[in-house]
Amino acid sequence: MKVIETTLPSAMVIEPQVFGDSRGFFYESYNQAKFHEAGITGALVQSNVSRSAKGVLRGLHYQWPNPQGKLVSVLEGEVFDVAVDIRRGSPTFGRWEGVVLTAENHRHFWIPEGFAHGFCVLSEFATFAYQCTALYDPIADAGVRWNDPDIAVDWPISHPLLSGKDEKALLLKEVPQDRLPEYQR
Ligand SMILES: Cc1cn([C@H]2C[C@H](O)[C@@H](COP(=O)(O)OP(=O)(O)O[C@H]3O[C@H](C)C(=O)[C@H](O)[C@H]3O)O2)c(=O)[nH]c1=O
Repeated sequence: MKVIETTLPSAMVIEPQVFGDSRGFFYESYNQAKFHEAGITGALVQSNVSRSAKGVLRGLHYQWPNPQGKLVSVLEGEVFDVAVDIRRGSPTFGRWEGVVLTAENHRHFWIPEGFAHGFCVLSEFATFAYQCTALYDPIADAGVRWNDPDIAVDWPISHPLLSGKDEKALLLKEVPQDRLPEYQR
């Protein structure tokens, strides 16, 4: 597998080794030893799948406390996937990185604990599959506004279909400090 650094030091793109043959293809979507070697050491304890239509945007979500690291990928379609560093005290606080994930490129994006995460769907439908390093905790579940001007994600869509929760998400500057993840040096 190939690990690609991004402008956010701990957020990485992983390109698995794909074994193609006359039947189709095979790849390891996760291998603890190889991921530990790449510095991704959190144990994956929950797997999620969501399917969304074109124009849907889910995000920007995070959990605090009980932050979740997320290994995300697409099994059908194409999404623009975004990680935002919202760890208070981080040298890259408020900075974002975006990656196009498709069922064809098999790319995975590692969203570190303490980052907000979201994606928008570019294909007719997208099946989004991901694994997390902490269990879902509805009390810790939180979000920041997808189009926060201080973050200024360059989304490739302008009028997304959002959940009611996401429509009402706070701006990063409105989130109380104790509701933001801490930066661990
Ligand atoms: C995340 C989650 C949700 N739920 C329940 C709660 C709601 O009744 C329903 C839909 O939840 P929500 O609208 O928060 O789903 P998404 O908008 O896809 O949220 C996810 O989208 C972005 C992209 C993320 O990174 C997070 O994993 C997660 O926040 O599933 C669960 O039962 N377990 C879970 O782990």
